[in-house]
Amino acid sequence: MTVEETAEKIRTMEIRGAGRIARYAAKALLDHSQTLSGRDMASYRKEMQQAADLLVSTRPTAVSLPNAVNLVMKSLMGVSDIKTAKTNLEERAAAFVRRSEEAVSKIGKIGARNIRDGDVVLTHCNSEAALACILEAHQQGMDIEVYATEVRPRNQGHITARTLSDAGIKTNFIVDSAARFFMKEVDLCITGADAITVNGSVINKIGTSQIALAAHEARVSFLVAAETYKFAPCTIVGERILIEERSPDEILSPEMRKELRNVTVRNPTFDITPADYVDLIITEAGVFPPEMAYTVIREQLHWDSSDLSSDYPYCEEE
Ligand SMILES: O=P(O)(O)OC[C@H]1O[C@H](OP(=O)(O)O)[C@H](O)[C@@H]1O
Repeated sequence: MTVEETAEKIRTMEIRGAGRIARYAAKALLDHSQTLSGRDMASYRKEMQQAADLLVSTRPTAVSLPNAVNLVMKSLMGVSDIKTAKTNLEERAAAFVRRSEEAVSKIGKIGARNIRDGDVVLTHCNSEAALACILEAHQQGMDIEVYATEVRPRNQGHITARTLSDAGIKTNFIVDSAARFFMKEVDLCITGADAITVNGSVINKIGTSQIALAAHEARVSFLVAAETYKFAPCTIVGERILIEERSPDEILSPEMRKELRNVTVRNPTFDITPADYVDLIITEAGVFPPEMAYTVIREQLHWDSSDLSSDYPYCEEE
């Protein structure tokens, strides 16, 4: 798959999920590097930068995407020999993909320790990391039951329901607005994350913050399962995470919108759950309270302020 094809699939959400987007972007850079002739360092660097820019422009919120691209592209810093540059970049990209897959499985093992036999778990959207915890608990023989939301407008909940059903897990499929109604039957909520800011706020699929609020009200634990590269270094210096707003066509057909002349359809894809409503963040490096986001960014992402002056931004300004 070319960089352009990967970018288009990420844009249209054929490739989706913050972790998968990051892995596909790293793989696209690796493949792109292999197609380049390797004779001229300046044009290699330029072509790779264009590919990186294209990939990052596809979706603005999941910080895993710029974090992955930045990690791969940083391998070119200070390198003038093209053979070394290509080897470094391709090795880094492959290592990122490998580590990302390992991270999901580690999160599953750590997350399962937070689930007890007999628990009823609510999850929202379709998160590999959140599902890894639930599937691992089930594989360990725990008797668990899941509430999975529909996830309007893109229905990612269908994928979640299928995965859970195929695994043999008793699952209740509910519309998003039924989450509070059923919260009294739930022992804990687990969702994924598209970005986590320095103050521990979690940006995830639209509707997540309402579920967290309902969980807080009902004294139900709210856990977030996320690889460390979902933390957003740029938020240390005050940048904000841009919340993607997708086409109104995802909600109402153009014909219907034509009829509703005075109606504007709003379609934010993500919302922000404040740290106050998050009990724990489960990462591959262990479990952290949201208040430790700064430490995770400094120690796990090895961020330092010089990264801000590099060619590549970690995320965009709002
Ligand atoms: O990385 P993993 O845990 O798979 O998913 C994390 C999050 O990415 C998804 O975004 P979208 O469906 O691409 O908009 C959902 O918001 C999901 O919770």
